[in-house]
Amino acid sequence: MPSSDNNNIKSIVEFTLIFVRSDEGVLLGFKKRGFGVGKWNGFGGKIEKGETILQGAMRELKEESNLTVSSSNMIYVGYVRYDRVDSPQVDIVYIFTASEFSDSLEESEEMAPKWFKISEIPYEEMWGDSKYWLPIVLRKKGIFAEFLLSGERNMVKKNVEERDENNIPVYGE
Ligand SMILES: COc1nc(N)nc2c1ncn2[C@H]1C[C@H](O)[C@@H](COP(=O)(O)OP(=O)(O)OP(=O)(O)O)O1
Repeated sequence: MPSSDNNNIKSIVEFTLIFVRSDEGVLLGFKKRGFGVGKWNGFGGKIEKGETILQGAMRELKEESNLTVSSSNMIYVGYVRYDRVDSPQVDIVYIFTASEFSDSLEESEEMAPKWFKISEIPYEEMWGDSKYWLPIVLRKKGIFAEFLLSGERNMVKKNVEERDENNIPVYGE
């Protein structure tokens, strides 16, 4: 996408996002505050200084849902890149899935968790981009997606690629 040309003059902020699976479906959280308030999404947040992407993903899941996933049960499936025409920031969101977890599910001050059957995922109450790539992830495929956004709602461009397990994208490569 042409927006990639701006990469060198934009700051990059890295996030994680995990979709936990079980016999009940997929676990989503209703964002109670901050960025994305009022929307359903997976669990995640900014990667903090000094931690790896994996550590960040595990920490955010624990903080937001109380669930624990061991590092060996974390499955990295790719990333989504968000550029905004009206912002000097590009967000990179690393996507994980997991189907083995421990500890009891708890609501946090940031997220109210709920299991959804795959056929009942509330895409219209999620970020508008999710419907383009989350179904691919839930089919256990890898993902590379990039979106050029204008403001919070308007999608100017999109590029969504399903990837095989031997071609999972790694940011920066
Ligand atoms: C349109 O953009 C986005 N779409 C989707 N589907 N998900 C997004 C988008 N932008 C960000 N996300 C994900 C990435 C993170 O998992 C969360 C946002 O994390 P948050 O801003 O809450 O990060 P924290 O570190 O938890 O924030 P605090 O500083 O408030 O704790 O959404």
